[in-house]
Amino acid sequence: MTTLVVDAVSVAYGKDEPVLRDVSVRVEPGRTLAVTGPSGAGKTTLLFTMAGLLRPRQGTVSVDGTQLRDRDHAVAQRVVLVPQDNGLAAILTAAENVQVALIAQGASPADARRRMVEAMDRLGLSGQADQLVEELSGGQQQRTAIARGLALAGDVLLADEVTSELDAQNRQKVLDLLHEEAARGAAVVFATHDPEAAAACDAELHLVDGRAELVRGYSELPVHA
Ligand SMILES: Nc1ncnc2c1ncn2[C@@H]1O[C@H](COP(=O)(O)OP(=O)(O)OP(=O)(O)O)[C@@H](O)[C@H]1O
Repeated sequence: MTTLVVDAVSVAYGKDEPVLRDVSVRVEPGRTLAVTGPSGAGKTTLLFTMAGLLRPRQGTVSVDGTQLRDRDHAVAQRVVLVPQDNGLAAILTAAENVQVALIAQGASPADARRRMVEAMDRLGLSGQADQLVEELSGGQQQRTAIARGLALAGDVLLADEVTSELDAQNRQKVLDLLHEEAARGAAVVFATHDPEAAAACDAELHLVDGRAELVRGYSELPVHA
C-alpha cells in the first residue's frame, strides 16, 4: 500500500514563470484522484512531476516518505505513467510494446507474455495484439497504452487523459478498469476534462492559473480497514 505525497510543489519549464505554484495533494492507496482544470492548467505537468520526469523548483514529491529523485527512482518505487500521447513505439506490435515494458521491469519472457495477454484481453484488444502500433486506430493505440500501464501493476498509476480518443463504451470500460486498479490497492491519479469521469473519482484536485484546489477530498469517504 503506497501513498504519494506532493508537498508545496512549484514547477517551471526552464527559466519561465512556474506553471504550478505551491501545489499539495496526497494520493492514497485504494483511492482515485481526478486532476481537472482547463487546457494548459498544468495537469500533465503535475502528473509528470508525480512520475519523477520533472523536478520541482520548490517542494517535494515523495513515495512512502522517500523523496523522488528522478524517473528511474519513480519506476523503482512502482510509479506507472500512462502518458497523454500514449508513448508507444510505432514500429513494434501492440503486444511487443506491452512485453518490452514488462521485461524491462524484470519479468521473464513467459511471464511478460502471460501478463500481456491478460491486459490486452481486459482492454478488448486480443484481436489487435500482433498488429503494428502504426496500423492501429487512435483509440486502439490509447487502449494499448492503458493495457501496458495495467500490465505493469504499479503501486501508483498516473493516467493522463487516457479516454480522450475513446467511444462511450470503451471510455466506460477504461474508467471501470482504473477503479479496479484502485480496488486492488493502487493509488490512482486520472487527469481528465470529463466532468462525469471526475465525479466518479474519490477526490478531485482542480487546477487554475497554476494553483490547486481540492474540490472534494478523501475525508468525506469511509476510512479503509
Ligand atoms: N515542455 C514545455 N516547455 C515549456 N512550457 C511547457 C512545456 N510543456 C508544457 N508547458 C506549458 O505549461 C503549461 C501547462 O501545460 P500542461 O500540458 O501541463 O497543461 P494541461 O492542463 O495538461 O493541458 P491539456 O488539458 O491541454 O493537456 C502550459 O502553459 C504549457 O504551454
